[in-house]
Amino acid sequence: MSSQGELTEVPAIDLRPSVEGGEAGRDAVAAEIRRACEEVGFFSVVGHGVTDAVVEALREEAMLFFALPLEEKLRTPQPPHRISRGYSHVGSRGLAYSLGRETPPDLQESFAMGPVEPAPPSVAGTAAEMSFFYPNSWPEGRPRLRAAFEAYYREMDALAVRILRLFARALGLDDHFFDDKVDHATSTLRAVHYPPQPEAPAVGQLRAGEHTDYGTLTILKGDDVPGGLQVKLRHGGWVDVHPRPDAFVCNVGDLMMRWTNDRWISNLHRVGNPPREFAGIGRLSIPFFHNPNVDAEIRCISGFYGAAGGEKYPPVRFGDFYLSKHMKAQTMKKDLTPA
Ligand SMILES: O=C(O)CCC(=O)C(=O)O
Ligand SMILES: [Fe+2]
Repeated sequence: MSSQGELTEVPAIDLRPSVEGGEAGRDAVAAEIRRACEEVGFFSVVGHGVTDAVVEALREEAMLFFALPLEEKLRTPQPPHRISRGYSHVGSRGLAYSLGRETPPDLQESFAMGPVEPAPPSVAGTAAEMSFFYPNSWPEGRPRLRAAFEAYYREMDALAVRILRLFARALGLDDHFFDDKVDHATSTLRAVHYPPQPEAPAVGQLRAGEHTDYGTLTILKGDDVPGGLQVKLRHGGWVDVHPRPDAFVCNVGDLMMRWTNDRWISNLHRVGNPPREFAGIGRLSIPFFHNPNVDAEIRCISGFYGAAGGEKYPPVRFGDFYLSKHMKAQTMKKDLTPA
């Protein structure tokens, strides 16, 4: 990767120097992150310290769950109000709805969970509790599935905090700038299964429609198979992401864009369909969507005011911002019943 010109791929960043290399090591890793976040909004991390066992346990349990008959999976349904918990069947969501597009629904099924800790006192008893700290629901008789999800969630929460400290450094802030905005984080973890496609998809139908992610940061472990993740380059077309097998792909969410007055990009991405010769291959992908505290105030960091001294976006409370965008993504589709 040269220091000249714009990045035309998703760079891999080794986190080890940020742990072992003292201040200079942290500065070097932060500089790599800054470049990736300004130019593509995506990077992958290696040397992150998350063990294969945690990832493998979740992959295995998720695949066992998705292999169950539909009626059984529907016994742990997504709750009312489209909250990210439980099972969502194929055809129940479309990520491009968030951009206002009327596409056919995405060709994916998923199982989602939210925080493992209860709501903090400032949120308990308020309406926000029922959106962001809605209880998780688990299929009966599958204690290993729950254990695998919860262990993975905790690992990702810790990794997100480490990456956010590097984000803070990359933005010229104190390493701990984000700490008190994410200490009661409202993140969600989703295992997404994109089934094989024995029949060709409808026109305009994808595994995951074009969208940006809403939160601070997404950390993703997805199979590198045909019909995988694609990212839009700032001045170009779509590029396939081929992470190293030990890597997690990270991308900046909309909140970082607001925090930086658009200096960092929350980039468009999608999951395409496999070419017909690979249509028999399904894909598993595990995104962890890191979201801050309900009452975190998201406003332009002062060093990023525009030339005229302005903020492009008014300050928002995370809870209000999320509910307005997320609900739009989920409600444009009329018929949500499984076939
Ligand atoms: O499966 C993937 O690689 C990406 C999924 C994604 O972007 C999302 O669910 O927000
Ligand atoms: Fe996404």
